[in-house]
Amino acid sequence: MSTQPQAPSTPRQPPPQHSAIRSLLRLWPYVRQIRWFLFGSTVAALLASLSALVIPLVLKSIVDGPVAHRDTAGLWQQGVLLLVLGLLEAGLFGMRRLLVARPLASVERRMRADLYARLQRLPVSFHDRWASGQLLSRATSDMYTIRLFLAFPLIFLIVNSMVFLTGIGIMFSLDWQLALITVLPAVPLIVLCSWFERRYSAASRLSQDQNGDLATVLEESVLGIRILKSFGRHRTMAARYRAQAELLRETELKKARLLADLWAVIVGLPELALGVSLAVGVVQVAHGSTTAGTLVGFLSTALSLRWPVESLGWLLAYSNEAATATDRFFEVLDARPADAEDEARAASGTPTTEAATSGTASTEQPARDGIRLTGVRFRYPDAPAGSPDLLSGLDLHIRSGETMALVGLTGSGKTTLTALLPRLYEIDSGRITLDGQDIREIPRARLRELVSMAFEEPTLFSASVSENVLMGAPDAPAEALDRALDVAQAQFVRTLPEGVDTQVGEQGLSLSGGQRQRLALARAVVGAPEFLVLDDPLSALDVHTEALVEQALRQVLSDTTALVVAHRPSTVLLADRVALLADGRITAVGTHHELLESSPDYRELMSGERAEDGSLVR
Ligand SMILES: Nc1ncnc2c1ncn2[C@@H]1O[C@H](COP(=O)(O)OP(=O)(O)OP(=O)(O)O)[C@@H](O)[C@H]1O
Repeated sequence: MSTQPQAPSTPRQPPPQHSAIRSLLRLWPYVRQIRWFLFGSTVAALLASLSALVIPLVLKSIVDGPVAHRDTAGLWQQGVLLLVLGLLEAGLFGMRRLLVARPLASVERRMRADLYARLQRLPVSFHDRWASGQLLSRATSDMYTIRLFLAFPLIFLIVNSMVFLTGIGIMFSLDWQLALITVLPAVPLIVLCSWFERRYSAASRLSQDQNGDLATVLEESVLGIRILKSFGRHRTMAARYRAQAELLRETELKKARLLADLWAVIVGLPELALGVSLAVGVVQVAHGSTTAGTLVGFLSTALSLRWPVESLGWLLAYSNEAATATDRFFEVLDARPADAEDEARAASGTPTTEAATSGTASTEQPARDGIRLTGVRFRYPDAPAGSPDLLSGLDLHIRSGETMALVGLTGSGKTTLTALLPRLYEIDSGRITLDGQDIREIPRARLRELVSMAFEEPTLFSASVSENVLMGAPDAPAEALDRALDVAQAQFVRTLPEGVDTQVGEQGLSLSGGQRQRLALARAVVGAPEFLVLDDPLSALDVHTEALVEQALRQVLSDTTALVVAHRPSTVLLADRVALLADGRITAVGTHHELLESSPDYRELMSGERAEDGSLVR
């Protein structure tokens, strides 16, 4: 383990060049379905706010009317009117919330479902590049931010602007000179808000990305807790977490400072203007150019506009965060899914260019040709520039019904090669056929039914044993499950508290490595696949269990065409023939005994002798 764990490698997106409004407009397809609820909620909030604005006018008429004329009956009437207005305001605000709560929850659910569905469709190369915490934070905190924006800031940006304009109109109608003094600060405020928006969106993007990084560190530490503890690295990891949290803290403080600056001006300037208009108003009343009631009405109106103005900073800040969350959501949704090409091709009815021009059309191949790789080239998209291709023109033919073992030095590309068959990665050039049919012409879902895999790292999901195994063939009958468990020597599941219905913990942590490997093997064979790919399937088994699994596997392998990555002679012996992978090509093919005789590289590999630099002794 390196002394300093690596930072998550998720590509950082440059700050968006477009405005927050453009980002938020992309939510329209989701918002469209609930637009009438949002409209109703906005109208309710607007009516509530406007009824609050009427209160100062009632106050004015109380001061100029019943109070000035000592009219007690009139005072009661106006008092009741004030009470009704207050109740109306409270009732309408309550209704506003009720109207949007359920529809917004369904918007959030749909967005989350779309994000999840897209993550499932995105190619493995996408997941290689993106740290899991980044995806996790998009599916959780970003969704929450967007929902909250739709519930509150969106509605109140509209409502408060309208209330503000109406209030200004009322103030002008009461006393245009005082109104002019009060609205004068609006000019510098508009300039400040646009400056703020730019700064705040950059900070908000950074903070949301840093949140994702933090989630990644947390997730890795939880999943790798055993390794961290056993190597005594929990302090290093804690230090890394603290460093990451510190970065986030600094960004959050920067955001808070920006917001505080904006707030100080947003609150300070109008207060100043209000003070000036109060002084001018008092002088006007003294000179008799306006009534005391008008001044009270004017000041009450101005004061009731404090919330719409003061909330502006908060609403703008939250809208910016929602715009960033929307950008982050669509970064995933805009990524090209692995099967997009298939769909386009299916729609146009044309095969791939390369398959169409390769000269060997699928129908010309013999019907049961097994697995054939021809001139396959592949390199990982993020391989260092100038490094040779991992697979450089590889040819291999596994006959129908044959089991081929694949051997090679560690890092030679064996696992990579197995991942090419079900198209977890796309080859750069060349061709792979299954019984003569180019794998690019087989719909992905069908291809993955045809090719079943057991990976070197046997991942299990938080589900029952049977659900985990039947993932390989959801419609398989109960006998198939029993047979698969027998083949994989996984009879231990029957002794679990609830047999095959026992829930295995997150990633199957409650099971031993060998037990997990046996369940992963059962998953691969349960559907009696036509093509089976096993990546070192027996590596975690004890010698006794390995012998038993081998015995049962022989039976399964006899009915299928299989590629088995092997590190040990015992696994190699399961195969009819062996292929040696070196320098990006298959350099030798034959039976175990033939290769032992004819290939010095193979002999060295099987005996475990290597040169000091790790290469084979030639
Ligand atoms: N997702 C990836 N992105 C970039 N490079 C990768 C990726 N996965 C593997 N590699 C690199 O490709 C090379 C081949 O890896 P691969 O896992 O296929 O080897 P292998 O022969 O199966 O090794 P082993 O016997 O140790 O399992 C290695 O150098 C590895 O670092």
